[in-house]
Amino acid sequence: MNENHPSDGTVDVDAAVVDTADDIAEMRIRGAATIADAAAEALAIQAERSDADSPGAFQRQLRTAAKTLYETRPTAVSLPNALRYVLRGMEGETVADLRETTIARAEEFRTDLEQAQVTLGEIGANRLRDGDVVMTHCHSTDALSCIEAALEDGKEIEAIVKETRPRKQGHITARQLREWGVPVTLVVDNAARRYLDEADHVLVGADSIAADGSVINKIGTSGLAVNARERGVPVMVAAQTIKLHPDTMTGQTVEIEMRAEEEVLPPEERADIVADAPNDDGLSVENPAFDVTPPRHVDAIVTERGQFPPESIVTLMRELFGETTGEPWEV
Ligand SMILES: O=P(O)(O)OC[C@H]1O[C@H](OP(=O)(O)O)[C@H](O)[C@@H]1O
Repeated sequence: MNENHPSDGTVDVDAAVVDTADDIAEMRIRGAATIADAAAEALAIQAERSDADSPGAFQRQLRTAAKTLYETRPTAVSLPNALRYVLRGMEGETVADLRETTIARAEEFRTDLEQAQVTLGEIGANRLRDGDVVMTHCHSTDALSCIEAALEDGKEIEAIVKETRPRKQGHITARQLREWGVPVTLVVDNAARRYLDEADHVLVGADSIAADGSVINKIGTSGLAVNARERGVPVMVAAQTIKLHPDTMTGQTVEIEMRAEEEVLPPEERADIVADAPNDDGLSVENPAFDVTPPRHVDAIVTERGQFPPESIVTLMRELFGETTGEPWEV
């Protein structure tokens, strides 16, 4: 039997679930779609390895596993959407049936997620013309899918890649684009406005999309979008429907994750600033991971269901989610 870890003091979850939760929290697994995929995989592993001796015990284990995964990072709604989707497929009167349906549902989710990204890319590629220059922010697999599809269509695309402090995820984007042979100009975030004059599009992903069409994405997206609007550069958001945040239909706001000071200011650099007073607590650092771009600064949200003006995204949300909200383990 596999090693188990008590998650809430009463129900054990598999070590693989705890590992995945740690990887998400520490951003070894990151990016909204990748997080959703890993969470679904972890639930399947939990189902596969469960030692539950009754249907009730199995369901409690799966719900505890979902809660463990949910409590890692708060902003990307793809995580609770994935957990809810998988748990809704957990059906049957016996442990064997529950196991089988949960694993099948997780596999279906992961296949659909991959296909949605491909379809989204094909739709997004229609916005990109041969010879266009795209400015990117952070690293988004949904955004890159649009560029990949444009390249497959035979279009030549160039990219201006923002570094994206503090974690420099722009480097991941640059690496992927260079693998595809795309000419890349890497710039620090502060240079973005200067280089917008050379861009035909701003192309970003999303961690969550609110019902009013606001886009919650990596910190710096909103400033980029404001500058792009001022320069007349269209802003395109590539976001699978798994990024639509159902709770915002009933007025909830999206929690913005605040991350550790050390990502911005390593201890040795802090020591330099407060060299004369090592115990100085008058220096504080804020490190929000995301910001909110209002719909008026976004031209199009591209999903696998088509392209939407941000103000109309709520119609798609109602169709996909109805009015259902609540915690993913309370399915
Ligand atoms: O789902 P895909 O398009 O890959 O990524 C969507 C978004 O997830 C990332 O968040 P983080 O790096 O996990 O904080 C970035 O903000 C990126 O735009």
